[in-house]
Amino acid sequence: MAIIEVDNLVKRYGEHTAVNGVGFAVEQGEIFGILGPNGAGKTTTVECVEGLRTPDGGHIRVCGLDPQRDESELRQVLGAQLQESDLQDKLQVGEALELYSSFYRDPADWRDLIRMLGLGDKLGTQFRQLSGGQKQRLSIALALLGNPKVAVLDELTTGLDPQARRDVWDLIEAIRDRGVTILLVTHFMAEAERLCDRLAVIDSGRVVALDTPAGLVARVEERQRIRFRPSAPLDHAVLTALPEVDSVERAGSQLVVTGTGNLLLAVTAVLARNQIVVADLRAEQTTLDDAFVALTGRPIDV
Ligand SMILES: Nc1ncnc2c1ncn2[C@@H]1O[C@H](COP(=O)(O)OP(=O)(O)OP(=O)(O)O)[C@@H](O)[C@H]1O
Repeated sequence: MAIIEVDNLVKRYGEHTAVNGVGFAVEQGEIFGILGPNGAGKTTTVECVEGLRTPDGGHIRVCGLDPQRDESELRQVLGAQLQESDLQDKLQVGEALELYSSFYRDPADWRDLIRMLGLGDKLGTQFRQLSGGQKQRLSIALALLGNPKVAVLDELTTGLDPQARRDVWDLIEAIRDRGVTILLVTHFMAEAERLCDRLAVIDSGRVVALDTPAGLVARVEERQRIRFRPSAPLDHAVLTALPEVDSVERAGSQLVVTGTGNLLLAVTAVLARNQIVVADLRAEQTTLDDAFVALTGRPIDV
């Protein structure tokens, strides 16, 4: 049975429909990603799941609870990250954990949690003195204090350096391994690819695809990309005239050709006919980035 069910969710801000019929179901034990560009409606969607916003339409259940009707019960099963502004600068890590533990009927052992999160030696440190990565880890600890069945984590590696980001990823996997189902909002492809069992790709308030990362890539896999350096200037029309070629782009001294079918053979044959020698020829694999572009028509970071 799904632990989170979202069906035909609609949320408007005035005239603007931020979420327009979003639906997905998260199975117990999954890391389920919500991926999409800025303004796609990801945060609004998860805030409705957390009961922080009132939907204008649709149906949500978390562990069988209605986030609007069963708000206090929901707090006991769903862990949400606090915003930075929710924590006072001068509050010490240990004090914050003690305070927030008191809100739960059956809190986790926060000393155990904080050791797992690598903040065991920071109990006396004020919130404002923590690094970005340490603040993120504390906010994850606070989300897990109530021993939740579901944790909602929103853009939690934004602003972290690559090493801190990888540490947080390891941590999320460890949390999943403890049996917590995770709803993860992200706009990082690498994060989605590494962590998520399944993903809903959201664009302009709608789910445009829902699949495993590999499944999303497979949808566009027939699209290929080759990259090479031609020995002489080349009229792109020579390549775009080929039925196998979809696009030709220049990247410095290289050309990047995307297309379908036997692209490599078609391109190398036409180059040979034009007495052009190619260097540094590479055929590249489809990535989740390519899948995103194919699904939404634009790169995620635009
Ligand atoms: N409180 C609000 N009042 C009015 N409009 C809002 C409000 N919150 C969000 N919006 C708008 O709704 C749309 C969706 O916002 P939302 O924050 O859900 O997107 P997002 O996918 O999480 O984006 P980001 O990655 O930038 O956080 C955006 O156009 C945003 O400007």
